[in-house]
Amino acid sequence: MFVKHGINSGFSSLASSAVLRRQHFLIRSLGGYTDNTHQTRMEGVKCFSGGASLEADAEKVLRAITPSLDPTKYKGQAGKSPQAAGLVVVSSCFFLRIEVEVIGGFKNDEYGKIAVIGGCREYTGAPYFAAISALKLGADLSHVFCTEGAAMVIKSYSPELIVHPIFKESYSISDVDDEGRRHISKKILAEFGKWMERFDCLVIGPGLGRDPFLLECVSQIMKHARQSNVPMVVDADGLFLVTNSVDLVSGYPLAVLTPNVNEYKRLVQKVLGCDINDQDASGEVLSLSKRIGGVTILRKGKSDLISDGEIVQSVGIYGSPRRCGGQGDILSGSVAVFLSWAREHILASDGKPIISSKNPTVLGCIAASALLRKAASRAFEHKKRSTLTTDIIECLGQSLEDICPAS
Ligand SMILES: NC(=O)C1=CN([C@@H]2O[C@H](COP(=O)(O)OP(=O)(O)OC[C@H]3O[C@@H](n4cnc5c(N)ncnc54)[C@H](O)[C@@H]3O)[C@@H](O)[C@H]2O)[C@@H](O)CC1
Ligand SMILES: Nc1ncnc2c1ncn2[C@@H]1O[C@H](COP(=O)(O)OP(=O)(O)OP(=O)(O)O)[C@@H](O)[C@H]1O
Ligand SMILES: [Mg+2]
Repeated sequence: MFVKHGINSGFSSLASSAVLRRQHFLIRSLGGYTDNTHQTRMEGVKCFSGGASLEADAEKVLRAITPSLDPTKYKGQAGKSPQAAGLVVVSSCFFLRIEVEVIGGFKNDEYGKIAVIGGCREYTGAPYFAAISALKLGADLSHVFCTEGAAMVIKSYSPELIVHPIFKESYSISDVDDEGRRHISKKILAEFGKWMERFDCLVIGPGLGRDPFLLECVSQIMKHARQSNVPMVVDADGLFLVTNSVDLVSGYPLAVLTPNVNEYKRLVQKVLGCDINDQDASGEVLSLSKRIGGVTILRKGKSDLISDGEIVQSVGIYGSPRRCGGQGDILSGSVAVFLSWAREHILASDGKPIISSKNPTVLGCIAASALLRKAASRAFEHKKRSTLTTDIIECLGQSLEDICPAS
């Protein structure tokens, strides 16, 4: 039920270890593992699920999920806990029936790889911000899948990023008939499919644009990512797509939506069929998440509100009064990293929850929101009115260092 393997011409070569890894992630999300190793670290983490305060103890979440740097790890393993080799693996997991089998180590298993799907003729900054933020926080590899026209520009911003010019927009195929378009679309899916299983999380939307042909290709990618249980953070134009096709994410527990004020308004109108109600902001975000089948929603604003349909958390740490464009992009790249790390730390050792939310997506959102705000505050201290997104990105590392020293 939860472990579906995508069988499709372009997506048939699934590495078995990667599939198993995603099974583990889902199973952990459901509280299916038995593992005490991280319990101590998580002991102090309390996320209030109700009552007077919704404010998350974000620093404790950050400390709990940020992995220590380990000289024995190799590239692509950022975030993998050393004891993960020789795991007790829970397979065939349904809500009420869990079978346990022991499998050997996962030598080929890899963590710390993020892919951003975005970047078009108009926007090249947004995917860069998301991808470079992921690297600055600790991801080992950060890929960008964008249009052919955007690729060279994005590459020129940074040699650190791996950039794939796979997408086409309608204007560049205006003389191609329907059959030709189907062929192009299939090729794009096959190209992405070669990589997809390697990613720990996708970030879908920063600077993607709204071209119908491109968005149709991205819909197909999302369907396949979902079949392969790849987590996804949907932002910006990805939210435009999802608002018009809610089924793409509905009921998928590994999806996170990160709407800004406009994107949230459109989502509420479409899904709840009403205008936003700021008198009951937390109730509303909870209902919205529930209605979309428990996807995690991070509503950005003066305070960020996070819900997975079960609990609501807020992060209101002081950030910056500068509202320069691109801060949401930093956030989406950061959520991808923290979400990937959090999956290693969502454990229920004795049947009792260690934290109110065992959901890695919620923890990832709390951590990312807090860290972005701290970095924004630090950047503003130095740059005041001239603070730009690139200044905030430069402060990500030190902000994390203040909370989780590297040594
Ligand atoms: N440097 C870049 O390449 C950037 C590109 N971006 C991309 O730009 C595209 C559109 O994103 P937007 O965030 O503008 O989309 P929105 O749907 O939020 O905004 C659309 C319009 O609403 C306005 N608006 C935005 N925030 C508002 C607010 N709080 N109150 C009232 N009006 C508001 C904007 O100025 C814009 O005219 C996305 O692909 C996004 O990723 C942004 O991420 C910013 C940085
Ligand atoms: N009024 C505010 N006060 C303080 N922080 C805010 C405020 N609004 C947004 N933020 C912070 O900025 C981050 C980005 O939110 P924002 O609404 O700017 O996203 P966005 O519009 O998607 O950005 P982008 O320009 O990258 O698309 C949020 O996570 C939030 O923490
Ligand atoms: Mg945005």
